[in-house]
Amino acid sequence: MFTSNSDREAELRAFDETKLGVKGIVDAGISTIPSIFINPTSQKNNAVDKDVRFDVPIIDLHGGENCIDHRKKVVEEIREASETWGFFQVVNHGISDMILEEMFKGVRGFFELDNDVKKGYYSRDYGSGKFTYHSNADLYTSIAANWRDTFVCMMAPNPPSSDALPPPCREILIEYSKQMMNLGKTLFALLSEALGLPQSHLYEMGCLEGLNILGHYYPACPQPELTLGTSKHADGCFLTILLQDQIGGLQILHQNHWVDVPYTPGALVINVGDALQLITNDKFKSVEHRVLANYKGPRISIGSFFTTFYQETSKKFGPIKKLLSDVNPPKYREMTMKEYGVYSLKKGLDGTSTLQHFKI
Ligand SMILES: O=C(O)CCC(=O)C(=O)O
Ligand SMILES: [Fe+2]
Repeated sequence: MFTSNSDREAELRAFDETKLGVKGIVDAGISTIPSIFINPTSQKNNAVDKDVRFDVPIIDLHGGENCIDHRKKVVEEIREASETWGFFQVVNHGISDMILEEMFKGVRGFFELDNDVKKGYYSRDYGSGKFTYHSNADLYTSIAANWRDTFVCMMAPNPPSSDALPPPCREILIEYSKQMMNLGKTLFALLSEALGLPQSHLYEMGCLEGLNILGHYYPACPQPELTLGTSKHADGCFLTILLQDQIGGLQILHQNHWVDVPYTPGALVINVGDALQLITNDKFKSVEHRVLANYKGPRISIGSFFTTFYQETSKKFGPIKKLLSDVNPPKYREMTMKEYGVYSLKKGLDGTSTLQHFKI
């Protein structure tokens, strides 16, 4: 371990300055992980309890659009899952396997670009909305660095021009974003109904205005039990749609147990974010989750986060008035998404709740 904070700071800086992320360390050939990645909350100390069996719900969206009885069933399943789990998987969501495959290929293609080209995209200025890549957004604020590299790109409301996107994922990122927007509209309509509100309610509030896409690349790790791919956190957005590959490793904290979200071919993982928990006044749950590191890799995942533009300061979000009553008074103060983002980044992935900061 480190002898002093300044040693740690120097190691973090040296790692950052390579601009080659975790993949760069692995490519250099290592058999033990650098100490900046050693995480006291790693799997070693927080394993899955094999005696407890929970299954994250899988919801079949097929036909939900046209058949009234099926739609009612889907709305009910989504309500139940959002209240008790905060997570569910969807199948028959209308996005073809070919698009999902192309997206994996495009993300992998970016991270496996020549080092000199890839370095050109490296930046710690991820609030700009441009396509940028880094290893860990909170490298200097977290207790330990995560074993992964990530790109981030704000694809709505103001997507970058196509030539600002890297060639390996240029076309697919644009196509995938369109598909995410369509699926997002379907999901927010179902979620609105599940809250007993008109179908267009969450859309009209602006929950789908911004789409931020993160591509994650988790290299194979020689000591996976000592670190994490992604530390425990809850998402800040309204809703996340996640595509994960067959390596798996995503776990959610359910009733105080770490539960696997297993890879399900063709499925997308949906989860409630902090902003949706806030506007539903705790009816829907934003649940903490993490990703384990693995001897196998690379693992690829793609997160699509529905939010507002980063710099959005004019729109305030608070608990939806129609959901409140004498027995259900507001539990949160109003906030802007920028306020949330700034506080969350300053705090880092330290295992504590960002949402708590906005409680009345
Ligand atoms: O890679 C994953 O499976 C999840 C990543 C994640 O939780 C996130 O990007 O917020
Ligand atoms: Fe997440």
